[in-house]
Amino acid sequence: MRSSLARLAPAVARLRVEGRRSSSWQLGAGALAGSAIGAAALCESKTTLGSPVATNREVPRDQDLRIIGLEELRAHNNMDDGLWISYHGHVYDVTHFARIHPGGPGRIQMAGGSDLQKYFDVYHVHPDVSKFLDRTCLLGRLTAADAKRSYEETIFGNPYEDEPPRDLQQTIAKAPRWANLMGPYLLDSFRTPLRGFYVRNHFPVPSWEDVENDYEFEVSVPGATRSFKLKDLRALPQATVEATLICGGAALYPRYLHRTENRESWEQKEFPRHEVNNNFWGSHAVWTGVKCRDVLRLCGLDVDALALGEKPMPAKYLRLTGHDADETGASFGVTIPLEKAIDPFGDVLLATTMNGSTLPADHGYPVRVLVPGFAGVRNCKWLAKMELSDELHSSHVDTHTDEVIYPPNMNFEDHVAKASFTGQAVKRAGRWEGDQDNEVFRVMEMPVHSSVLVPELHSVVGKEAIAEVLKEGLEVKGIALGGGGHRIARVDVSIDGGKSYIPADLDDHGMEKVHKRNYHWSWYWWSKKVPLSEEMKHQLLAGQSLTLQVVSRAMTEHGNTQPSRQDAVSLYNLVGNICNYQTHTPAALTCLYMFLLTFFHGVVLPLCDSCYQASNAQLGLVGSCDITRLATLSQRLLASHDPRHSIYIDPRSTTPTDRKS
Ligand code: HEM
Repeated sequence: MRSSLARLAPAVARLRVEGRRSSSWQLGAGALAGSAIGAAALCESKTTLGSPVATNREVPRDQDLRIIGLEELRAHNNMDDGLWISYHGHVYDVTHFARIHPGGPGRIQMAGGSDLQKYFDVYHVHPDVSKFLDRTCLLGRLTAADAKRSYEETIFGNPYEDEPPRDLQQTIAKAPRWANLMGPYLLDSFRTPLRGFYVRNHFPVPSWEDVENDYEFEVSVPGATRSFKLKDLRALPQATVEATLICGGAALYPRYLHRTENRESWEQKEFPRHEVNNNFWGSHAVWTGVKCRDVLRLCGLDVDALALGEKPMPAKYLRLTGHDADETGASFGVTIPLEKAIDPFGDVLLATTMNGSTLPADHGYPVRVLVPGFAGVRNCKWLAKMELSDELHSSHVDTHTDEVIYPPNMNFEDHVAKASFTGQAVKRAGRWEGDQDNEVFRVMEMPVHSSVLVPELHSVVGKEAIAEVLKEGLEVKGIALGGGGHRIARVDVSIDGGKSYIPADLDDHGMEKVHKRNYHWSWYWWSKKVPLSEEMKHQLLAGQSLTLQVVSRAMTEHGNTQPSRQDAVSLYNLVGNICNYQTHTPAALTCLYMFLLTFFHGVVLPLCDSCYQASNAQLGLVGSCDITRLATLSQRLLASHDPRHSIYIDPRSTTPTDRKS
């Protein structure tokens, strides 16, 4: 296999993490001193640092901060002595945060004693995290000269230099690759064109010089281990499954909402994240490959007797490992319930094609496990290994704490502060071991979900189109997915922020005929022209502008539905994964002519949300989507959009042929 690890191997002194090759990219001060790290070491370590993280404290002024020397910073490069980092001249103790870092503890440990910005230059998933760090773990500051040295002397290469060529999508992050099509363009074709299919990678994409000979994966069942090459898969019966894949964080906007102390509402704290338009992190394809149960049967597992309950299950889970690995050498790995893998109707495939073409590199070429109805992350790409186990996978991806159901008293402060709440704590049988009184379950199937794709977030309907909206209503469109194979019975839409709803028209593109009961893997499209209320019409006719809040709410055939924003408090996790509550999409109706706004101020929409919000802050404006703000945002701000962390590719600049190809 060609991997970034292998390619960069000769360059550097190696770290050892749990017997694995580690950190080929880092030579900085932190790397040389902080070598004895790893997830296991992390969890067993007893930090000598006193108090846990304080999340809401006052941030001291710079002149009141203790000056910390570079040597002292560099000495704190491990979990025992404390894990410190410098960032924008400040020094932070991230010992506690490392345990719950969504990118994994190993990666932060690599940065121990050195400067964070060097890593963020590579990992575009991070916006500016200063506010969050200032409030949670600020220790002191470096002198200006030391801050410069700390940055310059931290050396970290780029493991993502040889990623496959890509285009067309809205790129949220280049490394690891996170990208998708702009919301409305998802509705161009029921099966998403491969070039537009959403990508949510965790590590660099692996590749093979000679895939026929070099690529293989291993399957372990009790008493037998067997290797498969591509030709072995081709010799088995091929199956076809029509399925939508959806990311655990499908509704990226708004995520990172944290349970507040009084638990009555959700509040957006400064936890770092990229906000994007009302995109849906999901796409649809027809997949072919070999049924996972057929491969397990070939290895000796009596899948039919197990599925019928005639024999006891030999294990709870099927662990899936990918050929991709992070820069500490840790592989990607997830688990799925064994009963799903052997379910004759579960449709778990070892997929080799999408929409009739070979899997693209970004989607797991040459073999990816398709687990319909489950969160995208469970659909392991670049399959390396399948094994039966009673334990979750030991990888960070499987044990991290963002796809679990927490006790009702869990909140952001506890999550960030409590050392016992580590990803490793959820490893046994998917239960939470950190809290004696409560159990925490790992979510595998997606809950019911819907997204508004038209109108786009913050879009503006100008005077040119108002007459039609007054007559016909506002056109609202989107998608819905039952999750876990459940059929959608209804999607309700609202344009007044959820005060009143009407049912939308559903379109499943004939999938109803394909699917069996409770095996509805495909998304539904829905649309409606929602009439304006008399009050809204009156306002518009009086020449005033209106800001509407467009909301959708899907319901499955079981009556399960999406919670309101207030009720979403029952679903907490740090990054808002699996949060399926009804999101609000602001859209403005104005009696001003769009072409005049365009002429005088430059069209600013669409703009990626992180920069949009930055512009907002810059202008000191509040509220979303009012005409004053639209008019004030200018071409200058569009030009200041930061392409380094969030590259906006305007889909309008591509031809319709491009989009559909
Ligand atoms: C204290 C410093 C750090 C903070 C506050 C931080 C914060 C975060 C957050 C909030 C995310 C989730 C992003 C999202 O889901 O939108 C994330 C993901 C990630 N972080 Fe960090 N991070 C830090 C340090 C680092 C370092 C030093 C590295 C690498 C050497 C790193 C690598 C990553 C990666 C690769 C991901 C994506 C993981 C995935 O694929 O899900 N982070 N980080």
